Amino acid sequence: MQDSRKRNVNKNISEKNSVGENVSERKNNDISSSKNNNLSLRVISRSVVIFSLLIIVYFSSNDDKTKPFAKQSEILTGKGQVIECSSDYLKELDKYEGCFPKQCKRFVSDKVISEREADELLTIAKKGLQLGGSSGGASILDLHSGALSMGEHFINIYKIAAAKNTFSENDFNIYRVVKEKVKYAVAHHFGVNPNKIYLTHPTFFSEITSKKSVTVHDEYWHPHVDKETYKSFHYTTLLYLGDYNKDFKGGRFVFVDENVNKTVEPRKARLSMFTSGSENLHYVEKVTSGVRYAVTISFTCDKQHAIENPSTDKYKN
Ligand SMILES: O=C(O)CCC(=O)C(=O)O
Ligand SMILES: [Fe+2]
Repeated sequence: MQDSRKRNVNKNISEKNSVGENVSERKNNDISSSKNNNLSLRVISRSVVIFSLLIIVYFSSNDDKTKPFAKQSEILTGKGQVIECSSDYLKELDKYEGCFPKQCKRFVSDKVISEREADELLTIAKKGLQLGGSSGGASILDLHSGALSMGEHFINIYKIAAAKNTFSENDFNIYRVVKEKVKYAVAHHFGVNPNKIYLTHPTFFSEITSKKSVTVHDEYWHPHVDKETYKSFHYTTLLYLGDYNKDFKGGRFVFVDENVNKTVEPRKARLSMFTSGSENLHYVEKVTSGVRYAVTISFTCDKQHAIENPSTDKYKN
């Protein structure tokens, strides 16, 4: 009897012990699982930090190669960057008195042309361009020569019956006023005599879409020097008629520089001007959606390459 009670007591003790062991085992398990949880939290949070750092490094290293010079979101009274003139450019300009720039540079201003003037020019551009259209992504309209992209070629807008009297005297007046303002801005900012710079060929409207290119005329994205592409150019100006990232995506203008390229984001009525030598190598990024409108207005120091203002006389011959 006593023996069996002893056995029961022992049994109880050993059960109690095993319960105690279970509790401490569970405690140990809990501690080690919370340790595991802490460890995996730490691993996750460290991975997130490392991943974020990698993203920041990636994007800032991209920024190192291309920096915005003129952002669409800012309204610039005037922003310039002086650069060393290329020797070929200087040598050529030597023979034109009063046309030598004080400094070679690029200069962007949103205050030379009003938004209203830009809108009026846009209406004129669309009126003409809708009568043609390149089969690739880039179309032009030159109001001086009448050249309008049509399929893979050009037609003379002043010579086709369907386009007769498309442009009014008022249209040509607006065009002339804008051109004069741009000419005086160039003269002022480059320190040259306004009577010694002349509008030159080609001066034209451009319309760029994301359509695939068909001919070389559609390939606007190659880096080039205007002085080499268009021999008579000495001062290039670009007037933008629409907004980057609103009217179209892609299509930023890029100055190709030694270390860091500089972008000009088109903005309605934004005027960009620069000396046309190899100090201002540039290209336009591909337009990925929407339609980009601009006017290339060019000036020469060589009177022999001057062009006339267009007028309704163009319809007379
Ligand atoms: O439209 C632009 O922003 C630049 C065009 C250009 O480079 C050119 O017409 O030579
Ligand atoms: Fe160009």
